[in-house]
Amino acid sequence: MPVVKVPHASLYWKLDGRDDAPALILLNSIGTDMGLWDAALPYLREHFALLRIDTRGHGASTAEPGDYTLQLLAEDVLAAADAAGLSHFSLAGVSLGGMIGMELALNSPDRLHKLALICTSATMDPASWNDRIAKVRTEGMAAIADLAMGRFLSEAFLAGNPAVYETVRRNFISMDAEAYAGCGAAIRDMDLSNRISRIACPTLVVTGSRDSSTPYEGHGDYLVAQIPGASHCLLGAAHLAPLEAPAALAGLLVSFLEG
Ligand SMILES: O=C(O)CC1=CCC(=O)O1
Repeated sequence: MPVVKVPHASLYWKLDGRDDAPALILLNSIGTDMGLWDAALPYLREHFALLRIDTRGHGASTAEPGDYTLQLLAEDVLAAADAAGLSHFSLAGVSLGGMIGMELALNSPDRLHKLALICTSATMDPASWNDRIAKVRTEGMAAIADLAMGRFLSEAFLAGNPAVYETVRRNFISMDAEAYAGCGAAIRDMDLSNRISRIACPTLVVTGSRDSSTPYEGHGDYLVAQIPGASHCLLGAAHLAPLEAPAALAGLLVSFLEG
C-alpha cells in the first residue's frame, strides 16, 4: 500500500489510469475517502494518470489530533504527488478537496495546470463549523452523522441506492473523530475569499442542483465571480457529485481538462 509519511501524519495514495497520460489529482470531501471517486473512475482512467489521496485522518491515512489548516492539507497533496512522481498535474476536488485545491493553486501555482472545483466554497459559516467540531470531539462521529448525510446525498439518491448510502454512512461513523475535527478546523478557519482572485490557472466550477451545503447561490457564484476566467457547470446532484452523477461529472472533467 503506497504511503507517504509527513510530519504528524501518514498519507495513503493510489495511482490508477494511464501512466503516459496527463496527471489528474482527485480529492475527497471531509468525512469521505478516495472511494468517493470509484464510480467516476471508469470514465476517467482512459484519459489520465489518476492520483487519489486519502486526506489526513481519512480512509487509510492516519494523523495526530490537532486543528489542521488548508495550507497543511495542500502540503500533504504535494508530498503525495512527489511520492507518486508527479511534478505537474491538474486537480479536481470535492468540497474540502476543492478548498485544498484553491490553497494549492495560490501557494504552488507552478505545479498546477487546471483546477476543477466541485461542490465547494471559499467560505463556510465558522460558527456552525465550530459547533460541529465541538460536538464531534465530545460525542463522536455518530452525533453528527444525520446532519452530514443529509448534506452529502439527496433523498432521491438514497431511495435508488440504499447500499451505497449505507456504505458512505458506515465509513463516516467509523472514521477518526479527531481527524474530522481537525479538517473541520481547516474549513472553519479558511482564508480564501479575499485571495482567490489571484488564482491564475484555468478553473471550472461545478455546482449541484440538489446541493444544500455549497449551492451555486452564495458559494459557486462567488467562486465564478472572483476567479479570473472561471467557467461554471450545473450538475443534477447533491454535495457528493462523484457518487450522484459520476458519468456526467467525468464528462465535464474530460472536456475541461482536455480542452
Ligand atoms: O456540509 C457538509 O457536511 C458537507 C461538507 C462541507 C465541507 C466538506 O468537505 O463537506
